[in-house]
Amino acid sequence: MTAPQIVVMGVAGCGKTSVAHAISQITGARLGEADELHPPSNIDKMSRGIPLTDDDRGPWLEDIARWLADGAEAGIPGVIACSALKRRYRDVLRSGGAPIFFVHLRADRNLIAGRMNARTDHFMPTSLLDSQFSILERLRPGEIGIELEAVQTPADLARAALDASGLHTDQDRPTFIGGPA
Ligand SMILES: Nc1ncnc2c1ncn2[C@@H]1O[C@H](COP(=O)(O)OP(=O)(O)OP(=O)(O)O)[C@@H](O)[C@H]1O
Ligand SMILES: O=C(O)[C@H](O)[C@@H](O)[C@H](O)[C@H](O)CO
Repeated sequence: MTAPQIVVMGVAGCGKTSVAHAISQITGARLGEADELHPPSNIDKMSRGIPLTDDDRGPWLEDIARWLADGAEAGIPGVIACSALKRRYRDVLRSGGAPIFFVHLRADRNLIAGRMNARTDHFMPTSLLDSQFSILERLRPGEIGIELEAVQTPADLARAALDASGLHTDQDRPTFIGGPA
């Protein structure tokens, strides 16, 4: 059985982790955090206020594609928070063969900057936000997913994402049923 996978995407601080966590809470899906798959050199670079390059992101994206494909093949539904800023990055994620539904959280730059400035426990400096927006490519026709304005609560955004995905949860059995596989 191929299990559906959700990637919650968008620029730093848009709420990916919060919404992915809420989707996992609702569905019981395996929760992933792409920031934990970055090599230390990438975290170090971002911590010093230097944007990652395509080359920096290459092996990291391959690892995330494997995480998604492994879950799909093992029949384990999953949801992972991953910036996935460019179309070609999403192509790498899809290349593992997992059926992926992307949830792009969009919000005004100032709203996100405010949220980033308010958190004190994260490596990512707000100074990198403009570089994130500058390379961001929205989902294009043919890419399976949805854009959501990231202004509701994470729980409401999670429910909206699940409604849009066609993935449902069985109240008695908290796993995905149905979906775009
Ligand atoms: N829908 C929301 N409404 C209000 N605050 C939110 C919402 N989503 C996230 N936040 C807050 O904004 C901050 C950033 O959220 P979060 O860490 O989930 O974003 P992220 O996209 O995963 O960030 P990063 O990519 O930098 O790890 C956190 O302090 C979080 O509590
Ligand atoms: O592709 C990237 O530049 C990175 O994944 C960043 O987006 C951060 O890791 C993340 O958003 C944490 O703030």
